[in-house]
This record gives sequence, structure tokens and C-alpha cells, in this order.
Amino acid sequence: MPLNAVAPSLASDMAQAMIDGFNRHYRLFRTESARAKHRFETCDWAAQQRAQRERIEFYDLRVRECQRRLEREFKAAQQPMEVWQQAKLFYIGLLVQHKQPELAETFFNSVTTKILHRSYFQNDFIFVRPAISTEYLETDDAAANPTFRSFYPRLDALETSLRDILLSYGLRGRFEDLGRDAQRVADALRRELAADRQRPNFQIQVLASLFYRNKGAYLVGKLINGFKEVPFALPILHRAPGVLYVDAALFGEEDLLILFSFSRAYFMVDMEIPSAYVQFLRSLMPRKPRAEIYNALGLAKQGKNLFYRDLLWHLRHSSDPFRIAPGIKGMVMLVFDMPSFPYVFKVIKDHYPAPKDTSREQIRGKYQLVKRHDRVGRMADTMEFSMLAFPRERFTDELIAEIEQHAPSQLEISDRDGDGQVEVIIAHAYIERRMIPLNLYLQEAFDAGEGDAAANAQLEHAVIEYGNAIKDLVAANIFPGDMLWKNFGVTRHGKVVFYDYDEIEYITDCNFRAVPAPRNEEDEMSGEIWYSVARNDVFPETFGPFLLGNPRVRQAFMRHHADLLDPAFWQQTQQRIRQGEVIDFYPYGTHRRFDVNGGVAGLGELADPAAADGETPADQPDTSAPATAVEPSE
Ligand SMILES: Nc1ncnc2c1ncn2[C@@H]1O[C@H](COP(=O)(O)OP(=O)(O)OP(=O)(O)O)[C@@H](O)[C@H]1O
Repeated sequence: MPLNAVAPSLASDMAQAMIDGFNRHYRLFRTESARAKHRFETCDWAAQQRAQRERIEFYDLRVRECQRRLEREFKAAQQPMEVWQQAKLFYIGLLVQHKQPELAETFFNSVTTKILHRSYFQNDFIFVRPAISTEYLETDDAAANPTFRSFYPRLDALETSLRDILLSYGLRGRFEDLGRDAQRVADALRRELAADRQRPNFQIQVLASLFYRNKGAYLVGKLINGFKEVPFALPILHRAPGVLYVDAALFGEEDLLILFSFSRAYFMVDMEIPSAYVQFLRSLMPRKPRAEIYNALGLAKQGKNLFYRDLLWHLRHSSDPFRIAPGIKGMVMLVFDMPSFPYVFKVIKDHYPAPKDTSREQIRGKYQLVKRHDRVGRMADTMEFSMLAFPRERFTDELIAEIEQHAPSQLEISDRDGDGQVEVIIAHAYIERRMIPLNLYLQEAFDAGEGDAAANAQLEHAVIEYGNAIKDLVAANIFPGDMLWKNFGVTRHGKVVFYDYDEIEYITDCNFRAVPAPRNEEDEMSGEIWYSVARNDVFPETFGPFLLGNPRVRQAFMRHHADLLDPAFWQQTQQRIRQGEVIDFYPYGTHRRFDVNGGVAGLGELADPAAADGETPADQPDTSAPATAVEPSE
């Protein structure tokens, strides 16, 4: 049927139903994000965390609603392709004035791919590529703030502008000492500019909405002087309910990458034009993929869509094959990567050897738990994909053999499109940032020998960071389950992050016990576990033999983290969590806090340990202490 023979009202009604579905989604998403301000003002931390979790579910709910409506009202699945093609064209028409066109396109894809057969997943029917430009998109409401605002202070009177800026967000409550905070931030900004003279374009640009997460509100912007641009973020916290203060001034791309890391919970931000926020943030962090910026803003489906486009683009412009990932192979997950691409692909195996006692559903449940939990800078975020297809020639035979052996149910090799190209189709995979497995990182230090000072520093750093990672996880109510070194990775800046989720439990579900005293000599000598152990029993004193076989590692560990071998440490944290305490995590080292040392960047920081050349633009380690801290008010 020629296109113009299609009854136009059907296609346009379908397009309208889809945009209605998206608009409802974004209205609810935005309302929930905007409420973060009130939750912050009223110090309702439990509600803030709950909202962060629940918002993640919104998208799938709305897609399902819309899919059902299309089926019910338009029998969408039975419509000929001409109707679908027209629906896409009508939909594009509806996006011309739209403020979130890129998100709306992705929503269209999500709904359509639930209804159509995958042979229609091409640009005629879905948005394989974007149709609408988001460049120069701004609000039409002359009375509303644009996405970012500019201030033109005098360099020697920065304080006044900073006071105005801090007050301009209309936060309820009062600043403990606004003059002091403005002064501290002004001094820090001037330090960043060093001896530079004030140039004609000297200005401060700040994003119109604050970024909320857990107990913090972050003011994000940049300082421009001549050709120099300095990104910055100011965390605003509560000293006591209703009493605000600026806790630190974070500067430069690296600090911002830490704040927006893939290993943290998503921000709540009230945005009319998310693409403009992404564009501004990209100017602060040019190396961070746009996919990850959308993720950090809670727009995970857009992040996933952009990631997939990046992946296809990368495949088209590279030639290296997928291979088994370096490191010790997992018992539960089969992990592969492509050397030129900084992500790993994880497939759940079909069988798990003893002592693993789990199932595909349980494993997926654990990954889902992590997705919704605050990852506190210590757990990698994952994207979940179904039916990923790659050209067969991009896989080594060794990797194919590995998948055939361990995950045959997840593998299909066929020319499913009948276009002469044989593809490897992976039924289900998680994709996450690649890190250097911590065991390999330590091995590098062992190999260099005891006489090598840099290697010694690397070892010491790895052990400290490892303990800090566990302590942060514990404070976030996560027991990693399997704490072996190989289950942690090291990011580009030497931060240690956990990535093996199949055995995690809530700390509050565990029973931390001391090893009972032997009843007699036989018990003592037996070498076997002679006391009874329930499923959730954990014996911290027994961690040592698994983790601390190497004497250098043992020494470093005992110097910094001996408490992890003491059941009392675990029981006490468990107690705090049970009492409802929301423990805070600073996405910056303690030494960066104004209260600690005036917030002078660099003070107290150890030299960058990253002989690590991991690819992850990630967090900077605070090697002196875990980032966990109790709110100053407590
Ligand atoms: N994000 C990552 N970056 C780099 N390597 C990784 C990453 N995730 C996993 N790996 C590699 O794959 C291996 C197996 O991954 P993972 O620990 O997730 O699997 P598992 O089957 O759950 O392991 P286990 O047998 O300990 O339960 C790791 O030991 C590591 O070498």
C-alpha cells in the first residue's frame, strides 16, 4: 500500500497516544525530581532515598501503559507497516516544538520495539538515529530561568555575587554564615585562577536547578576567564535542620567526574530541557560519554539508548575482536570485552559449580538490587541488554567455545536477518565499565618486588582503598558476600569499586558472629568447622586466611583495617542501620571539606597512585579514610 493510502487519522492517533504516554512519563519524572528540594529542605532523608529508588521504575511502568493503550485502542500489533511508518512521521511532527525530543524518541522506540518484530528495528520505523536536533533548545517561557544563568562579578568582589548565587535558589532555611561561605568559595575560586588577570569575558555560569542526592544539594557551574574555564560544584548541606552551609568547593573535570561517577546513585534535578543540562555538563566533563551523563541525571533509558548507539558506532569503526576478559574467570558470570572499548559484557552462566548455590533469577535479583540501591561510589552501575547481536567475525573462537561450554542457552549463531551476515546473538547480558581487577593490580605490585617504592605505594594504596570500599558498602547496608580481591576493580584514579553481586546481602539480614571457643582439644585440632553455621552467619575473624595470605598485604591490612576482622565492627554498624540512621557519603575526600582545612584542594591528598592505566574516568581516592562519615550535625 502506498504511504498516502494509509488512513491518516489512525497513524496520527497512534503517534498522539505515544506522545501522550511520554508526556505523562516526563511530567511524573520531573515532579518527583522537583520534590527533592522539599525533601532536602525538610531533611527527609529516608524519603529522598526512597524517591531515588522508586523513580527508577517509572519508565517501564509508563512504557507498559502506553503499549497496552496502543493494543487496546488501535490493535497496534495488527497494523500494517505503512501505518507504523506514518506514525513515526507524525510523531516527528509532534516533536518539533517539544522540549525533550530525544527522550520522547527513545520512548517511542521502547513502546514500538515491544510491539513490532525485530526485523522492523530500523530507521524507517524507530529512531535508530535521532530525527530532531536538541541544539540550542531553550525554554520559551520568558519569565522562567534559562538552563543556566550568567553572573559578571569583579574578581575582587566575587563574594557579593556568590552570596547572590547561593540565595538565588530560594532554599528554605537559612545559611549558618552566608558571608563566611561566600568568602571561602571566593577564595577557592581565586586560587583556581591563580595569577590570571581578569579578562573581559570574566563570568560565573550556574545551572538553574540544584542537583539533589541523599543529604546533599549541589550547585553546579563554571568560571570563565579568557580562554580558561573552571568547572565547579558546591555541596550544600544541613548543619542542623534548617541551617545550611557550603561544605566544600570542588573544581575541575576530575572532581566533577567523581561527583557524577557511574558508581553512585542518580541525581534528582528539576529540568525542563534535559539536553541543555547534558550539553552544559559535557562542557565541564568533555571526556564523559553523554550516555553516562544522562544516566547520572536519572534518565537511564536515554543513557542506555545512547550507549547502544556508541557501541554500534564503535564496532563500525574498530576491528579488534571480543575476547575473554583478563583476570580470574567467574564461577557465575562469563565475562568478555573488546580491548578497544572500555566496558565489559557479563553473561550469566547456565551452571554454577559448588559452593555456589544460586539461580539465574536470584542473580538477576541481586543485580536489580544494586541498580536501585545507593551505590555510594563503591558499586559499578550496570546496563541490562537482551538479544545483543554482533558480527561473528568479531568473536575469537576461544570466546565462542567458552560461551558454548558455559552459557549455551544464551547463545545463538545465525544469519537471522537472511542478509548473508552471520551474527552472534547473546540473549541476556549486563554491561559495565571496565576496571583493573584488584588481584591483577596487586600482582603488578608483587611482580615489581619489595625494593620498588612505587610498587609498595601501589600495594599499600590498594589495600587501604579495598578496606575503605568495604566500609562504605557496610555503611550502605551492603555485605559483599564474596570479598576476594578479584571481585573488586580499580578505576582510573585508583578508586576501588565492587562488581561481583551474586552473593551480596543486606547487612541487616546477616548474623555476624564470633567463632565460638573450641569445646575440647579435638575441636581445636580438627581443622574442620565443628560449630554449626546457619545460612546468614558471617564470621569476620575467618576472613584473614582467604584475604591475607601475602605477608605484605597482611601487614598493610592490619595497619589500616584490622577492625574488619572483628565481629564487633560489623555488629555496631548493623545496629546503627537498624536504628534508622542514614549514613552520609561524601563524593569527595574529607580533606576537601572547608571545616577540615579550609577546603584547599590537594592538601592531605596522596600522590595519584594510578600507575593504573584503567580507562575509567572515575573517582579520586581519599586514601586517608573511607568517604563514609556521619553528618556533622550528628
Ligand atoms: N567491571 C569489570 N572490569 C574488569 N574486569 C571485570 C569486571 N567485571 C568482571 N571482571 C572480570 O571478570 C571476572 C568475573 O567477574 P565476576 O566477579 O563478576 O564473576 P562471578 O562469576 O560473579 O565471580 P565469582 O566466581 O567470584 O562469583 C572477574 O574476576 C574479573 O577478572
